[in-house]
Amino acid sequence: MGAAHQFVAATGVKLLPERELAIDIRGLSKTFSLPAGGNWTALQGIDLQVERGKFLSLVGPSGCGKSTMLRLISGLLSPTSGTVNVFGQSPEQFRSKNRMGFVFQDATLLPWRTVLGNVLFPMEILGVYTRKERLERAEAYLELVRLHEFRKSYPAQLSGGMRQRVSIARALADSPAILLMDEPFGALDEITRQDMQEELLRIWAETGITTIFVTHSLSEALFLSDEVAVMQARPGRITGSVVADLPRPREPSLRLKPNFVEQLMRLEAMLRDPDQQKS
Ligand SMILES: Nc1ncnc2c1ncn2[C@@H]1O[C@H](COP(=O)(O)OP(=O)(O)OP(=O)(O)O)[C@@H](O)[C@H]1O
Repeated sequence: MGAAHQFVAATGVKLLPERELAIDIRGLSKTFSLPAGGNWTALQGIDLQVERGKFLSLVGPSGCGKSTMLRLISGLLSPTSGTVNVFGQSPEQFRSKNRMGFVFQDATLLPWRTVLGNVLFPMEILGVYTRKERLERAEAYLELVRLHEFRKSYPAQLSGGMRQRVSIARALADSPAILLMDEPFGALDEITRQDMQEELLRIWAETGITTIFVTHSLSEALFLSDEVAVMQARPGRITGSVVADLPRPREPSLRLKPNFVEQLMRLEAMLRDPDQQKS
């Protein structure tokens, strides 16, 4: 019996669980063959670890491989070399028994289904839970994103921000272990976008879900995240990261605080000059 187990047996005091890696990426590269001939190295030498319950953002110029990273984590793509582990399993193994939630820039709702029908849809397709449980879950997550009154509305009757909230409820409704978000607020106006960031942080705090968030906005990444990984293109790689030194819960006024602005400037410098020191 190890010392920790002896301590627990003797005192009955439970130790905090060891930090668990939700995502563990080692030496990952991804090469695509080009229709015009030859290969294209989209990602090269990626190492990334994300602990359970953390919020990590990926930022970087267009084409640096942010979406490709999400597709590799989800198992929609396989690495050319290196490994991706999700809670200690390959993404395919993990997804055979667990769920991952996706939210994309476009809410991709079914226009002929109501808000409630859209949130129910993936659970119906996957055949998970009983009919009653599915309904309870869909309703609970619509409460969480504050859209319960709109459950009988159709997507065309909602604003862009509301549609995105439906897609967040849909992604969360069957309790995924990981939430992958690809520029989910990119199409929203600035005020709605900031409201959505605050809403997302509230949901993240309530659900404790490990979240990987892709964005072009450094300020959005910093406001939301525990850590921001900075990528560069040609080939796509991680060139640095900033561990956000900001208190939680994050209040809207944080965006104006000197500490926030200082870290934002550091991120911007890293993006402009990949040789900047890592955090
Ligand atoms: N299926 C594919 N076949 C060939 N090349 C691909 C494929 N998917 C992605 N790529 C290439 O991989 C690179 C990274 O693409 P990716 O979409 O991951 O970038 P990104 O950082 O998400 O870009 P953006 O910020 O513009 O959305 C690009 O050069 C792209 O052309």
